[in-house]
Amino acid sequence: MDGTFPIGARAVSSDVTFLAIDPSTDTRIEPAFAVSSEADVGEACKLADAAFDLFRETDPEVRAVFLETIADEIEAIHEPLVARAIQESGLPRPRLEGERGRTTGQLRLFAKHLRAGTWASVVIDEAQPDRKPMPRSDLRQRRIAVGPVAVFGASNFPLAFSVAGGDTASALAAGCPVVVKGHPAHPGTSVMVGKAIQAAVAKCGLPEGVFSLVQGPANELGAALVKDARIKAVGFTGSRGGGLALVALAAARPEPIPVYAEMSSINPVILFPAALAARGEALGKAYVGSLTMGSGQFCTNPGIVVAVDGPDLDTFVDAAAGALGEAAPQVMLTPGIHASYDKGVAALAGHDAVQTLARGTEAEGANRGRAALFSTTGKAFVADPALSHEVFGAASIIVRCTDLAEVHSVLEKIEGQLTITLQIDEGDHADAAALLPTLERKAGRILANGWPTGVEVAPAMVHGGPFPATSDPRTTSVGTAAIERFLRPVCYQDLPDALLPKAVKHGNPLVLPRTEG
Ligand SMILES: NC(=O)C1=CN([C@@H]2O[C@H](COP(=O)(O)OP(=O)(O)OC[C@H]3O[C@@H](n4cnc5c(N)ncnc54)[C@H](OP(=O)(O)O)[C@@H]3O)[C@@H](O)[C@H]2O)C=CC1
Ligand SMILES: O=C(O)CCC(=O)C(=O)O
Repeated sequence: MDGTFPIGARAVSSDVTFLAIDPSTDTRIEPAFAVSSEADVGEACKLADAAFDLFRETDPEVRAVFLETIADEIEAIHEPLVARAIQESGLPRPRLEGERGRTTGQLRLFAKHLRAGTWASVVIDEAQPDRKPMPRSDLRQRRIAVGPVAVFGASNFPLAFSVAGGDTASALAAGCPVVVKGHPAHPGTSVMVGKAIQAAVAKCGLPEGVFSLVQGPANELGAALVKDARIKAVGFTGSRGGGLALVALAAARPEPIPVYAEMSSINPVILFPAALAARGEALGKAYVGSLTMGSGQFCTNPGIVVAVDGPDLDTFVDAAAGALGEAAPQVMLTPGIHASYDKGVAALAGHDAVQTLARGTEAEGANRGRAALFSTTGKAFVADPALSHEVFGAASIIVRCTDLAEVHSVLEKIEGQLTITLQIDEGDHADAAALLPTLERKAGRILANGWPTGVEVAPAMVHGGPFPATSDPRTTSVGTAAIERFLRPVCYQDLPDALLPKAVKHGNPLVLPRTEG
């Protein structure tokens, strides 16, 4: 691997370089990667803009084959890619092998979605020349790509939410050229995937500006990308501060653009009385499994459990505390993320209204995250918003409530969420039904008798939710519906067939599904 990054068809180098850090040893690792300049950002955006009209009008089949070619190119570098991602993220091999599969599976799912054609939302209202009192025009609607898209790679998913992750796959599927700002925690992984996409662009004979990657350790680079007038939408997964900074930059542009930022979520788990009575111990153990997986570095991590206090909750708490007390420390993604985890845990441990129930085993080695389990009361939780802030990592707080009415008050108090999980048995259905309208207002995904981590990439998935889970609650960043973020409707009124795009021509040459008005 060399240290260049792909801009269009070129491999760009620079005298200014940076090194990745292996978080497991806190040591810098070779090779040195070129730091992209603001001029590189400008060049990437210029090429993306030049590619746009041609790329967006490619037949869906051409883009489907392109996405499949990217998947093939990534599979061809599977072993070195996974090895490098392990080094740069500290994540274990099985997790990264799975993530590689999820990444290529996601690309292929979008290819299938393109072939199905529903994404184009073609609606035809045939002319009614004899309508009284006024004739109706011929109206034809389809959706087109919004323009070049900026994608920010996430630190916690070096493959599935990064260079060829869900944001990139959905934007390319829509027909938007993509400029990725790689996460500085995994530059080697980003460059390897970036070059795989570059190779796929060439193999498919597409314009070079369809894809570029810029990267470097300073956030001015990302800011320059969002401010570039040729960028028309942004996809982001990361911190609340980072996401909000990008939203502010995009809103301050002469031409404001949408930012689809997936940010902070504490993913409440509600234990209902009958379920708690029937299987409190098993639930306690399973909860710790979900909480500590991947050192808790998921935005879907169960950061809060809410239940009515009593002996059944004690059984759950004892089982959870016992399991968590045996949880081995795991390497966290970056020294910064580890430091902010420790700070968040220390703040909870030092809070007057919070009791520390258990800590994972002692951490040895660099950047090891020690799991942490806390409890508080419903009253204290409602009184102090600080108790509901996300601590990114394997830390969670159990909120003991006096009754179901207090459970409801706690849920009313929480901010928007990616997920809310219900642990319910049949005897809980009436109580759960009473809560459902609140839960729908608060979350993008409501699940029963499972755990929120591990998002299925599927057409019905919603990985989104009200602020601060995301900056736009109307969409999802996972699943085929993610393509809708990067499309907009255009209506053609009375255009002669010769001028109509293929998607809405009278003969329907692309064989797209149509709604007839
Ligand atoms: N909820 C979630 O899904 C996740 C939450 N996090 C949270 O984020 C914290 C930090 O992790 P990290 O992944 O680095 O997330 P950040 O939000 O800090 O960074 C993500 C990306 O956005 C860029 N960025 C951040 N702020 C700005 C800005 N003001 N202007 C322009 N670009 C910006 C970063 O660039 P640069 O690094 O160059 O600044 C990076 O490429 C974690 O401790 C955790 O709390 C992290 C991952 C996922
Ligand atoms: O749980 C998952 O699979 C996805 C989590 C996620 O989107 C994230 O952590 O950013």
